[in-house]
Amino acid sequence: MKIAVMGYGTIGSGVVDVLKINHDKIAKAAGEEVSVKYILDLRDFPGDPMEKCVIHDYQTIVNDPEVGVVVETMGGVEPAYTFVKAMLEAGKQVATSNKNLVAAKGAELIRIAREHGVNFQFEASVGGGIPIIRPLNKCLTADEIEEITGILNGTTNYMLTKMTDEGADFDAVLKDAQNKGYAEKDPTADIEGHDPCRKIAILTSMVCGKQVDFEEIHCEGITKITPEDIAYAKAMNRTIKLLASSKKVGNSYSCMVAPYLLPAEHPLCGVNGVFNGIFVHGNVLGDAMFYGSGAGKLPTASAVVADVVDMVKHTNRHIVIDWSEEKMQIVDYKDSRNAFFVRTTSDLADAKRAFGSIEEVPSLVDGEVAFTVGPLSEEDFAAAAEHIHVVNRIRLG
Ligand SMILES: NC(=O)C1=CN([C@@H]2O[C@H](COP(=O)(O)OP(=O)(O)OC[C@H]3O[C@@H](n4cnc5c(N)ncnc54)[C@H](OP(=O)(O)O)[C@@H]3O)[C@@H](O)[C@H]2O)C=CC1
Ligand SMILES: N[C@@H](CC=O)C(=O)O
Repeated sequence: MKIAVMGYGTIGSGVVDVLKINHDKIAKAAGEEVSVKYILDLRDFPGDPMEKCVIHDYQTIVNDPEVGVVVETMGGVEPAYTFVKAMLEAGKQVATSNKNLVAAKGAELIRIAREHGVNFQFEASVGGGIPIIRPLNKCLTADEIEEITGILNGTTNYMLTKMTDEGADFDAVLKDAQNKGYAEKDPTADIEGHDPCRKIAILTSMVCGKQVDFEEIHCEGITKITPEDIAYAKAMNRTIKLLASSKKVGNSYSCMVAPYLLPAEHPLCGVNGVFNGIFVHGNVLGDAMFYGSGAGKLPTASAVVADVVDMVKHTNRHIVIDWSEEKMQIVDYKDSRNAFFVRTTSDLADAKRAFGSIEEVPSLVDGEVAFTVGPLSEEDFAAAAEHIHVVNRIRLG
């Protein structure tokens, strides 16, 4: 099978490397040799062993009947959407690691693939190298999935781990994560939580079979987390983790992305560094955990190449993915209930007047009172918090 790789950056070059490193194993698994015919990129790569494969016009791939599978690792919605759509319409199968594309256009691209008797797969779009899309689509289909809660961003988990364990500076550790190839081209998507937000939207769509729009999910990142917050976390024997969650509520889902203070015994508390952890609860399965490298060149490329192998094995056979374009209206996050840790420069009496019953936490900062409160609804918390000056508040897991 001849394949094309669109986007020769961290993951695209990782795909080429994985196909080389595990050449024989991959050929055996796919039932035939898998080799790269084209690499589409904006740049040339003089001196690169693959330099002769580099092209700049995606139509070269569209018009080459020898190419059966295309990998998209460019990132972003456009022009990835236009290119991928053209490949599917030309009867080529597509594997992507691009969650921006999958979150925005996944349902449509699955339909187009079905209409053309080919496959569109996106295992690497959530959890990097961790298998989670295929398990949801194939192994957990006997269950109603009632909850997915995960650490779904490698960059921010790496940053929070370094900030907690080594007192690393936010900007310096972000630069480090970028140098390691973990972060998005614009790392705002990582640190503001937009990336895990897209990923939980994809997972919720897979679970409910309908389109969940990530723009409707309440999303907070880690930019407001300070060394003082981390010191409080340690004093409380907790760890700060950026969680993305989706919980079934009646016929809908309550979804949120935000930092949480997790107790040591929480299953996601020990997920550190670039690792991701995804907790899944099914109504008959009970609990399951998926754990592994959540970002990075080779782990992510491993997931992309596994999709390629699966699609080579399914040439001329469509793999059903239950995700329609019909919209799923998610629950208003203001109705979800959480307990909170709060730091305030108001005095304890004001905090009690605002919230009623609270539990004081020994203050670590001069002029500050700290306490926990709840569980209460997000709406009630916001209303009470208006009566005091909040320095920061973090939900308790
Ligand atoms: N890095 C990671 O750990 C993971 C990344 N992903 C996802 O995988 C995708 C790729 O990520 P990553 O490899 O890190 O990104 P990179 O920026 O390293 O690679 C993207 C490559 O695509 C090229 N490119 C961009 N636009 C075009 C275009 N119009 N035509 C041809 N080539 C183009 C870029 O060229 P140029 O550099 O010149 O712009 C670059 O070489 C993204 O969607 C990302 O979210 C998913 C899981 C993990
Ligand atoms: N930037 C992302 C890459 C993988 O999806 C992350 O850090 O998780």
